[in-house]
Amino acid sequence: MSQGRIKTAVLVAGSWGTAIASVLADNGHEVWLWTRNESQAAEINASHRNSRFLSDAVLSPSIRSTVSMEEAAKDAAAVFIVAPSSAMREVAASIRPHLGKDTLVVHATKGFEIGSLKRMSEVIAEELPAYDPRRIVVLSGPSHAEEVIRRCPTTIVVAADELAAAESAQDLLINSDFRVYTNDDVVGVEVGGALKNIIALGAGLSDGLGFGDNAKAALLTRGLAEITRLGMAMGGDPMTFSGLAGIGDLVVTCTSRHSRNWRAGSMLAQGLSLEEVLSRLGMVVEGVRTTQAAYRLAMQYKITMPITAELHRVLFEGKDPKTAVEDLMERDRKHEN
Ligand SMILES: NC(=O)C1=CN([C@@H]2O[C@H](COP(=O)(O)OP(=O)(O)OC[C@H]3O[C@@H](n4cnc5c(N)ncnc54)[C@H](O)[C@@H]3O)[C@@H](O)[C@H]2O)C=CC1
Ligand SMILES: O=C(CO)COP(=O)(O)O
Repeated sequence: MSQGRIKTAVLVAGSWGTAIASVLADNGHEVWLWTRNESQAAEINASHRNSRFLSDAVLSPSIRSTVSMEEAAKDAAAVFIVAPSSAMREVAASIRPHLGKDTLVVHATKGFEIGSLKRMSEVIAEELPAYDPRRIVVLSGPSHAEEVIRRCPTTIVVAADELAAAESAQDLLINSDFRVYTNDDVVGVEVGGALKNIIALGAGLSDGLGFGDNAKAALLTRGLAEITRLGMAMGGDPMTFSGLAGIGDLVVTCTSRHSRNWRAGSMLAQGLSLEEVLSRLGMVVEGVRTTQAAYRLAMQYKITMPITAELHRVLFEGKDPKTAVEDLMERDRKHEN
């Protein structure tokens, strides 16, 4: 069922927000792309480019950018929050005064809030107390912005407790290049999308150290096992981890040259410090904070996550990555399942 042309707001104008804005514009919707940066808004409006984040793309002239949250979100029928996890609480709070009663809220952020260890939909629900939390939709799946903006065939999943809300998001986004599935497992979709970034950092490290394809296949497979263990303990459906937000996103992030998490891992393998890597990339690398969050969640839920634990030692405790792999290989022998 089509909703016709509606007003949508996309917050914020990073790589992924800009790609989602483009899908909405392709589908004929009115799109307001909010950013806190005036020169970025001016560039998008004047030359239809977002050169810092998607340097090669020419955007639809129908996308309008603004630094005014009121202009973007007031009377919008759907708001897409695409902020880094570190900014989610602040951005969600800033839409509260402008949110209509029936506005659809969708988020596409992959991570946890580092202090509270909350999932992104939980943070949004806290910041938008008048909004029915069952209608908060999470969008996830294998979808690098650089390919979505070129209209490469892409599949994603949208999940909400209330299936009708997920179907509304599906209806707004789906087109012949962008296939959207629905799901009702919000926990599984959020946890799968967040945790795959840890394994992608590990895959980049492994590739950077020249460990080869066997090692990478092992990381993906045993990585999926630990994602599923924690995801199920948090209440996710095991089937979700075999889907787009699980194995689908794990494969693309561990194998694509577009992945910032994979690139960060491969740069760490060259001997750069974490600070140097993050400053050179200049874009969000969610896997770093997610490693901290998942390390603590694993303790909280009493789940064994050996890859996450080793990556935590490499990122935050100065452990040599080669030694970390040796230690993973020399763990006590185990049954596979
Ligand atoms: N880039 C991609 O292909 C995909 C990214 N994602 C997820 O989308 C989320 C956003 O990532 P990207 O767009 O790639 O990041 P990015 O690094 O390309 O852009 C982040 C944007 O957030 C803005 N920002 C940071 N803190 C802010 C704050 N406090 N208030 C307002 N704006 C703020 C920055 O100025 C920048 O414009 C992440 O959780 C990421 O995992 C999900 C799927 C694909
Ligand atoms: O989530 C993504 C693709 O689905 C983007 O991954 P990176 O943040 O590693 O670029």
